[in-house]
Amino acid sequence: MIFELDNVELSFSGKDVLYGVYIKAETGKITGILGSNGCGKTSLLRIFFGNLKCNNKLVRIDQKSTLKDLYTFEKVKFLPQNDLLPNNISLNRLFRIYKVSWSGFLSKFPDFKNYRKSKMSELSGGEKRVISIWLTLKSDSNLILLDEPFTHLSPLNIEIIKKELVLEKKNKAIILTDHLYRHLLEITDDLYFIQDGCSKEIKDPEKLKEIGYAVF
Ligand SMILES: Nc1ncnc2c1ncn2[C@@H]1O[C@H](COP(=O)(O)OP(=O)(O)OP(=O)(O)O)[C@@H](O)[C@H]1O
Repeated sequence: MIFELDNVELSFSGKDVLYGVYIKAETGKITGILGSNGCGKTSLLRIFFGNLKCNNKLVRIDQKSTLKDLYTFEKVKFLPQNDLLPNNISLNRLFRIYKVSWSGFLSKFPDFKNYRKSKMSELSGGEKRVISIWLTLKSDSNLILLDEPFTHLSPLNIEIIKKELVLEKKNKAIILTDHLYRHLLEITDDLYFIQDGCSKEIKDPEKLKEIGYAVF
């Protein structure tokens, strides 16, 4: 499937934030979005998902325009920067709700073996993030949008999640943004940079140095 977001116009209190954005995501690919703090990456993901209203946008699925917000499609998932899951619910129940295998999770994260009956409130910030990412990634979806999935994860856990992202892209379109850009560059197939309200496709990561975003 191909998901496109085009003609985005977003302003807050008269200040233009986004006004020339085009982003494409497709099954089999990981699409990365980079940009400085405050350039509009989170807003862009939320506009794509449909839970942030903007002045204008065009969403196409497989070349057909849709006026429906993507969040109304069961098979589109969004991982926000802040907590996704309620605190008072056990991991066992969450995995059942998301229809995700607990044993599959344990095979990658054996340290969670005693946590099945634990509630989200009993986990550390990083552990909560691992659960939220895993459930988003492994749920039955056509498109997933991930806002800073690597932030708060330990280096080893980042490596595990990167491998799973590469596996999952076979069946899903994946869009992610993260300031840990080296990890992002390693796994993305397509890359966009947001600057001055517009998106630019980056074919050569060296460009990120020229633009003044990254230091290699
Ligand atoms: N609810 C809001 N009201 C007013 N301004 C907002 C609101 N949300 C975001 N902004 C502004 O819009 C701009 C884009 O914010 P956004 O969170 O999308 O940036 P970002 O690229 O994700 O930033 P970061 O990398 O720091 O997370 C910022 O200048 C921010 O101050």
